[in-house]
Amino acid sequence: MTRVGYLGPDGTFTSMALDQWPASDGAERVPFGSVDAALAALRAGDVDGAMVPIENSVEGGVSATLDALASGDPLLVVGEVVVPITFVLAAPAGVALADVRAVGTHSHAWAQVRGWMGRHLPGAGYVPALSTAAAAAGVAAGGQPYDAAVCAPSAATLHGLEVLADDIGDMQAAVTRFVLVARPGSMPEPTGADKTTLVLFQRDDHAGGLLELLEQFAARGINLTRLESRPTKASMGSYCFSVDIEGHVLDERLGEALMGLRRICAEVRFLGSYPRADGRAATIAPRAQDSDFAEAREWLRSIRG
Ligand SMILES: O=C(O)C(=O)Cc1ccccc1
Repeated sequence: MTRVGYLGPDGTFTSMALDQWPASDGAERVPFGSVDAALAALRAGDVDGAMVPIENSVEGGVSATLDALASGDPLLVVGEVVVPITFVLAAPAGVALADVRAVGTHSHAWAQVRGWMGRHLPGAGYVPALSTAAAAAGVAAGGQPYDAAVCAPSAATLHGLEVLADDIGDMQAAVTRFVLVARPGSMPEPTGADKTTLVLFQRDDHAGGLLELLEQFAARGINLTRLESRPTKASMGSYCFSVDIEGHVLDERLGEALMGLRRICAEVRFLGSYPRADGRAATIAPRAQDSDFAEAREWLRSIRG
C-alpha cells in the first residue's frame, strides 16, 4: 500500500493504530476528517487503504464504520489492530479545572469518560468533535464552543496543551479495535488465527429468523466474536446483522456456513478474512476440521457413485 488514509488529524487513536500496523512503514499517511471521508476516498481510488475504528470495549461498535462498510461499493478488511485507550482532559495553559464549562471530543471518547465527567465536572457540557485530536487542535487554536478537550496524552503534547486530569477513562482496561480496509483484491492468507467479518440481510422477518442464521455457524462449529444488529435504514424495525466469526473464508467449515447463509439470506456481504490481532488460534468444535469436511465430501462422492 502506498497511500493509507485514516481518521485524522495526527494524534487520534486511529493514527496510533496506523503506527502499530507494520505494513504501513513507508506508506504515505493521508488524514481524513471522518470515517466516511476516508472510506469514500478509498472507494474513489484516492488512497489504497484506510485505517478506521470499528469496535471498542466500552462503547461497542462504531456505527459510522459498520454502516459505511455494510453499504456502497464493496470493501474488504485486510487486518486489525487493537490499541489500549487512555484519555486526558487537556486545555491551554491558564485554564483550571474549575473554569471548564464545555468539553469537546469524539462521541466514543465522551461515552468512555462520562462517569468521570459526572463526578468531577457535572456542570460541563459536551460538544461533539470529529475526533479527539481535532478537539485538541480546536481548543489549542481557540474560538471553539468548548474550553477543554478529551484526547490522548500525545495529542495534548502535540498541541502544547496542559493536562488538567490524567487517565480519566471510566474503564482502566479500555481498548479499541481498528481495521485496515482495502478495495477487493488480494486477500490475506489463512494463518489458523483469523477472523472473518460478514453482514447478513434477512429475506423477511419471522420467528426464529436470527436463530436460523446462527445455526449455520453452530452446525459447523464456528465461534462468533461479535454480533450486532444495525438498522438497514430502509424502514423502522428493519435490521441487518454485523458479525465477526473465527476462521478464514478458505477454511472448509466457513465455506459451508457461507453457502448455508447464501441460501437463506437476501444478501450476505463478505467483508474480508484477516489475521487476528491477538494471534489466538480459532476454536474449532470437534469434527469441524478441514479434514472432517473433506472426508464427508469424499464419502458423499463415493455413495453417489
Ligand atoms: O477520535 C479519535 O482519536 C479516534 O481515533 C476515534 C476514537 C475515539 C475514541 C476512542 C477510540 C477511537
